Amino acid sequence: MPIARNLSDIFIQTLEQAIDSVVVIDSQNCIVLFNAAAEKLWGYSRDEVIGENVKILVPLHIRTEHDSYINANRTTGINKIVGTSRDVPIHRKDGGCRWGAMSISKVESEGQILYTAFIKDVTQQYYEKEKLRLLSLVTDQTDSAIIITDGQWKIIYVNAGFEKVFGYTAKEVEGLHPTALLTPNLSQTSIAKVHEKLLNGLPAKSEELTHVKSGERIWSSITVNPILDDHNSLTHTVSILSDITGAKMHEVMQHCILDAMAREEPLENLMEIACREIERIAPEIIAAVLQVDDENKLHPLAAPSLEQAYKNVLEGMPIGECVGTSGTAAFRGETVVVSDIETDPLWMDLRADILPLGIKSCWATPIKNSKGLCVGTLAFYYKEKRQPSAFHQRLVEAIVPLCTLAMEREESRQNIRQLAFYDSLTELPNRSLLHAKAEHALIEAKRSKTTLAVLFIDIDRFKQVNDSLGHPAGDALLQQFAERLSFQRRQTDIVGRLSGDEFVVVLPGCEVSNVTEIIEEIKLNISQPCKIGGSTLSPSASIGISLYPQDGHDIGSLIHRADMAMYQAKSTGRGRFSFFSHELNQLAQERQELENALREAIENNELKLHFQPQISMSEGRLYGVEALARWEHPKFGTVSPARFIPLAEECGLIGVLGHWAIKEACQQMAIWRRKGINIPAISVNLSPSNFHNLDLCGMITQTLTQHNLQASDLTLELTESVLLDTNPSTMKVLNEVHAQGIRLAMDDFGTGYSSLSYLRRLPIHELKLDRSFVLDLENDATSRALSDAVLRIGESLQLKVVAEGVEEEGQYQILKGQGYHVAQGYLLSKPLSSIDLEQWIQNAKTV
Ligand SMILES: Nc1nc2c(ncn2[C@@H]2O[C@@H]3COP(=O)(O)O[C@H]4[C@@H](O)[C@H](n5cnc6c(=O)[nH]c(N)nc65)O[C@@H]4COP(=O)(O)O[C@H]3[C@H]2O)c(=O)[nH]1
Repeated sequence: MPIARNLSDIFIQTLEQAIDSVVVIDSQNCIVLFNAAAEKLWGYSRDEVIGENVKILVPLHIRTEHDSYINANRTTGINKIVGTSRDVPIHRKDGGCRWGAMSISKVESEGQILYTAFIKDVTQQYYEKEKLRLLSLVTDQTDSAIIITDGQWKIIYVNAGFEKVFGYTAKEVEGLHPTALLTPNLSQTSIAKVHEKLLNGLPAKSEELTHVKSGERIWSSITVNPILDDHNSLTHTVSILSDITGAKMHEVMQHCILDAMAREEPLENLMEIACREIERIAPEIIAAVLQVDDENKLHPLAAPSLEQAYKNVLEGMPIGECVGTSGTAAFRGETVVVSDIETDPLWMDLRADILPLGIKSCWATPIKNSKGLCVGTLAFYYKEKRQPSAFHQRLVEAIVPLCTLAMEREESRQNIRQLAFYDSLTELPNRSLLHAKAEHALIEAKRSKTTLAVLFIDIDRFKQVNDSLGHPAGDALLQQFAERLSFQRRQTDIVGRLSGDEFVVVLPGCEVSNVTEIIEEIKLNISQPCKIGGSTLSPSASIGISLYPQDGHDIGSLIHRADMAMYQAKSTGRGRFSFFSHELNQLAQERQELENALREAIENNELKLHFQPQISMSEGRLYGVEALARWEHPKFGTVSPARFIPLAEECGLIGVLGHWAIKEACQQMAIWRRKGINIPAISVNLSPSNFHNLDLCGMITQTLTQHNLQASDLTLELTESVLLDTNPSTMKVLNEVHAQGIRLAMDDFGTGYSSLSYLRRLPIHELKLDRSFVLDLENDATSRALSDAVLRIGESLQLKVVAEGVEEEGQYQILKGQGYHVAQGYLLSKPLSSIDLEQWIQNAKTV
């Protein structure tokens, strides 16, 4: 067909010279015009294509679409050029492929319809677009956000993940700077540092709190990779951002809270750290942690941004329905959201307190312990009417378990503290805590140059209460006593239980002048009658006082000296107090030295027994000997038993000493028996506490057997004080000893308890008249009457009566005249060593 037979020459010329390729086809799809640009694009000469079907230039499917498009357009009206542009593949004659953006126009001229296709070579753009399309195919597979910027940091591409995570469409962000969009709070210095890295071809990695379109924040892990050209100039950046909010929230919160826990910070501090961290991450939140106590009352633990006045309102408020958001959440044990405090009935009672603070909504989550009990709430207050966001929910998810952990840890710490530092019976600080607190008070006294008083308090006759009324009564007395001791004490005073019935009170700032007044007050408090174990008791205590600075500069010495003063007080009677003095200290040191020496003497068998003969007055023959302990010390010289026996009792050596005396006496008796020296019996002194030992009888019988002695060879001397001893073992042991046939003598009769009724109860064989009665026998009728009475008592109970301390012949005669059975005293002989006694016996025989 001739070229453009129906077109005007100008039109044809224009098409021919067009920069873009032009292909004109007729209604039979035959090519009627093929310009120079088209020749270049397809590689065909116009001669090769003119008159050919257009399908040789474009693939079939394109042409079909093309045709349908043309058909569609045919209906839209003649003489109107309606066009569109689409990318089509250009199959070149040489087999190559290029891409053209093709638009088609329909022209109707003189009854003939022609179609003109304008094709722009877009091969390069097409491949670039295609590359991005393929890139999208890959990048859209991931949930991470991917951003590509040009060399000027402007966004040219974002993937579907970006749209999903940050909520912006690609169009919305094109040309924007990612930092300004996502991390508006990032400092210019930080941005500059990142840019510097990238410009140097290095990737930049960070974790940032990023903003999404809705205004929410999420934590993103960001990796930015630079793309450099051949000249090392930055052409693009590729950033990958992943939402790490959950993990990061846990990490950040755990980091700050666990760190603080490791520093042993108190619970209040931990919770304050948590609240501050929440408010740093989400400044729209006012965070608070409230504790729920055992009585279901609220206590604000931490709420750094909440007005104190409102915290005061919450303090001690019982939880319940309609007690704000926290009170209700704790009561229900479930999360409560109030998006409008003004109208919500849960805030009915507290509304007036919170609205003036500008708080309009609140969200509270219960904090439950491992047993499922609500121990607190985490509350988020907002200054606008709103619901918590997903970000806030994630914050709560991260923090609540940490709050639980911190609260449970606090509870166990409290328990451990209670167990480790408090006496479980009285709930007072125990020895260690008492020392620590007292130490602290002393440091403070030193710093402020003030005084301090230490009171060492020991309950009088506590042991008796314990023994006679039983341990539960003893415990009740200790509890009552501790309570009374703490009553009306100042905040700074320290009251603690040292051990048993010993208590210490430390009075910081207390002068000598007012300590007596305080002691009188304490004495009055503790002496009030109380019902314990069915009995009414009026407790009393002995109190020793030491003062800082005069009596010591360390707490150990002050307590020790107060203890010494207490002993001093106790020795003067019940309910007394005594100040520490240096003379007392001197005595105590000597006592300590003596105690050490006695311990050594017993261990090294340095004690000796001397023996004092007892004479049967009617027959004049030896009745027996009393074994008396003797101690000769290189430094202290001869130490009287009157001194070392009470010492042995106080320092717990009396058991060993009694044991030693029995063994020694039996051994000596055995020696005498072997030597044929006739000593009918030996008596050994025992202290009341020796009878606490349930093995005593067994030990004695074993010793007797070991030395081939009879039970009747041994007499045990006990004093009347044994009657004051309420230890349940005492009677048992006495009866056991008696049952074995071992004789018991009541020593120093008439000086102590002197209740005759006990004589019936005790299995006594012998009474020993105290020498104080013997002393004045010759000059004093009363003494004579008393010695006579004692003898009658003894005889009426069928007991042998021994007169002690007979020094004078006159005394001897009076006693003999009264009918006394046995005499013992210097008149007959002083206590003698075993050898001297043998000699004495020998001499007595010969006299
Ligand atoms: N002025 C004077 N004194 C006389 C006379 N005749 C004896 N004495 C002393 O009177 C004390 C009698 O012993 P005691 O009443 O059992 O009193 C004893 C006894 O209770 C206790 N004692 C002595 N040895 C032991 C022992 O091995 N164990 C225990 N538990 N106590 C002992 O120590 C106390 C004192 O013992 P000693 O100093 O040996 O004193 C002895 C003895 O030396 C006298 O005519 N005139």
